[in-house]
Amino acid sequence: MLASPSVDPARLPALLQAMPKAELHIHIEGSLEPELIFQLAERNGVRLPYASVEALRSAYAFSNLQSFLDIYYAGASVLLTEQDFYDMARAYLRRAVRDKVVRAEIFFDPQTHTARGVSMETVIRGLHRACEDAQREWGISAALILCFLRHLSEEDAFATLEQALPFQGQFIGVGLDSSELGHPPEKFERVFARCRALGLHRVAHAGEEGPPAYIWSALDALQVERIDHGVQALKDEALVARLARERVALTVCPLSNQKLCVFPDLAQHNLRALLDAGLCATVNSDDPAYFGGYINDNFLQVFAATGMTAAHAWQLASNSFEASFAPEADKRAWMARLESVFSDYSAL
Ligand code: HPA
Ligand SMILES: [Zn+2]
Repeated sequence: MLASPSVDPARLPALLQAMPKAELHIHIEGSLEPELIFQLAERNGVRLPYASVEALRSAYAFSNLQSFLDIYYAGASVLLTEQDFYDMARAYLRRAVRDKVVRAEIFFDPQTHTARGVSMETVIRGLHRACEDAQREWGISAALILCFLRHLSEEDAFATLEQALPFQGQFIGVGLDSSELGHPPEKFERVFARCRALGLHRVAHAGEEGPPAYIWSALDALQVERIDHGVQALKDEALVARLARERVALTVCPLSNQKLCVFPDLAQHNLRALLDAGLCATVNSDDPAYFGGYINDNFLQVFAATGMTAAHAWQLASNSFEASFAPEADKRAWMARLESVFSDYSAL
């Protein structure tokens, strides 16, 4: 295995774009581009509080997570029919294929839609059909993860889970997202225990803006298999040791962290330090339509800003396969493709 490939640094950007990778932290509602928001608003007769695509895009200036979430939920209000959910997911998957994503584990926020009277069936059927068609037409493996909104109650999460159970074969796990501060993971301990009993995979956003204590409780109270973001882990040595020992993956999103002011700029992002500490970190886009880039933009920009190397690229791609919930046989096939791309780019 090419653990430490030697690649001409001038070829690193092309390699980052060409290498196969898994995307494990993408909110499908965050892939809704302003152009599609306006198209769907027109199709559905929804009035938007913005005059144009440009006016909407110019409102994308955020100071923290909550300032983003307010506009993100407003954008999602144009989604009404199964076809809307299908079109949104198909657009993301088409774009992901271009970035050499071979596996996408896609978050969706059903409560954002059911609260507006859209049925769970409409949401899941549209998204799942897009995943199936993308797999058949483009060869990308795609699966859905249902996220509970943590600013709502655990009772609401239980009701959401009940509504989703008739479609259990169409999503592989559950997550926890939305406003982190003031909504610690343990608020959802019982509903995650039920999900575990149902055989669902479990992930949670923790340590994006919140403290390391939230990462501990995601692990202990929710028994999650991955931490979404988790960049605050480096503040706690014992936590880093545990994450490294247990190979708990962190789904890191550099452009998101920059746009939501988690780090003052990309040069100060701690991705490289997370890898150097032996953590199973990965690179992802989070909400690409809002944060200025899809997964390859995240790779290109964070590598340029922090001076990471081809060895880091190899580690990040291989971590993404290791951390995915895909069948082991698929992971082996993607690792073989990774090796072959790296040998094409390696200096002779
Ligand atoms: O980065 C995020 N954090 C929390 N909730 C979210 N919902 C979409 N993106 C995010
Ligand atoms: Zn996220």
